[in-house]
Amino acid sequence: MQWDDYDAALFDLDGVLTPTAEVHMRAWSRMFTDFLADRGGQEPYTDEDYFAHVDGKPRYEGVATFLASRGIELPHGDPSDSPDELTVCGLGNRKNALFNEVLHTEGIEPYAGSVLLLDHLAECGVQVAVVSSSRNAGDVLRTAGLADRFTVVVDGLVATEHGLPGKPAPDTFTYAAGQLGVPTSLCVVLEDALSGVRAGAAGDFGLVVGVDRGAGSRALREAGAELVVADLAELIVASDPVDPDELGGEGGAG
Ligand SMILES: O=P(O)(O)OC[C@H]1O[C@@H](O)[C@H](O)[C@@H](O)[C@@H]1O
Repeated sequence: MQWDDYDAALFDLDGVLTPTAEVHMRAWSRMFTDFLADRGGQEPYTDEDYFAHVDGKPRYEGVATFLASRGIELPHGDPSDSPDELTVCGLGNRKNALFNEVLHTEGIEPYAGSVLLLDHLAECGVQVAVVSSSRNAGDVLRTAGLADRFTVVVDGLVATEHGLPGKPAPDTFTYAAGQLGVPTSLCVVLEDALSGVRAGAAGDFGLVVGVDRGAGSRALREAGAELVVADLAELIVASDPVDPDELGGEGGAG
């Protein structure tokens, strides 16, 4: 793709820069599998549940959306609830303890192709920001050694602080563009989650790129991705060495 047309890239984190979508996915699966088994009378939790209801959304919205899909009603509770409490927030915090256990015992490396793209954008002078629903984004960026690359990080904590609705609303991406001082039309949104792609498509962004880490190319396109890649290194294209102006106005591919 031609980065000359854009001034900024707005990256989702989990599943786009780092393989932490898998860590989230496993933690959600352990928590919901145990919760449903204790409750009884429910089909087991599956990866399809994750992609359809949880992926990319703020923590407690993911819990609430999944429970609603199963017709289960629980009190919302409060973010300060202990992981033992049978509330939406308690279940979210139960999963968060599992996520942090894996993050801190196993660590995390960024995707190599994503680091190559970040290097390329730095060379091209394209600004970058992270836009993540996660309240753990700062920790993940530090653990992956990426924190120094971003001055603008709009995560779940920033969204709460500024009252920004989470993905699939476009507001967190729009806010990041504003923080960079770049019009949204000159920003590229890069997302692996259907909720995140929908957030990009709902805003006035220059381009929405879907990164297929399991959601599926077709589903990402249906959610609004204009381009789908399997790895961010695919977005590094050597500049055309021929300046169309030098061809006398007749020879450019257009
Ligand atoms: O619970 P956290 O760390 O605030 O994360 C919320 C969500 O953050 C998103 O980035 C992940 O795709 C989701 O899987 C996760 O549930």
